[in-house]
Amino acid sequence: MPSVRGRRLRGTVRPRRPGAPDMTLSTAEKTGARTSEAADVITGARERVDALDDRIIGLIQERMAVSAVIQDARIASGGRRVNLSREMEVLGHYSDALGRPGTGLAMTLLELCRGRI
Ligand SMILES: C=C(O[C@@H]1C=C(C(=O)O)C=C[C@H]1O)C(=O)O
Repeated sequence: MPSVRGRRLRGTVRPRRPGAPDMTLSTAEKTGARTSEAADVITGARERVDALDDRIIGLIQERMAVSAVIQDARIASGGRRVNLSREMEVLGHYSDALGRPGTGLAMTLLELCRGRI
């Protein structure tokens, strides 16, 4: 079993111990659907959600890298890492598009990009 310091690596599956109950979830249990048609819709749409999440995470990582370029240039010039007036613009952009939860999302993005303040 591949492991690092006793922790199993992501994506590895421990074989079931002989005699242990099979806890495999049925499709109905996994999706919460009450019909096979609904289960098919949910399973397909979840694949799209997972693919979108992968793209969103990639975009966030790209945003972090671009934000770091800006911060590094400002710090190298003698300025500060954080620019609150710009952060207000970013917060406004997200709240205009997504409402109050957009503000929380923008605050999380800013923390990912410039750390906690
Ligand atoms: C990237 C910048 O630096 C910091 C990071 C920001 C961001 O990630 O959006 C916004 C303002 C600054 O606190 C910037 O000034 O544009």
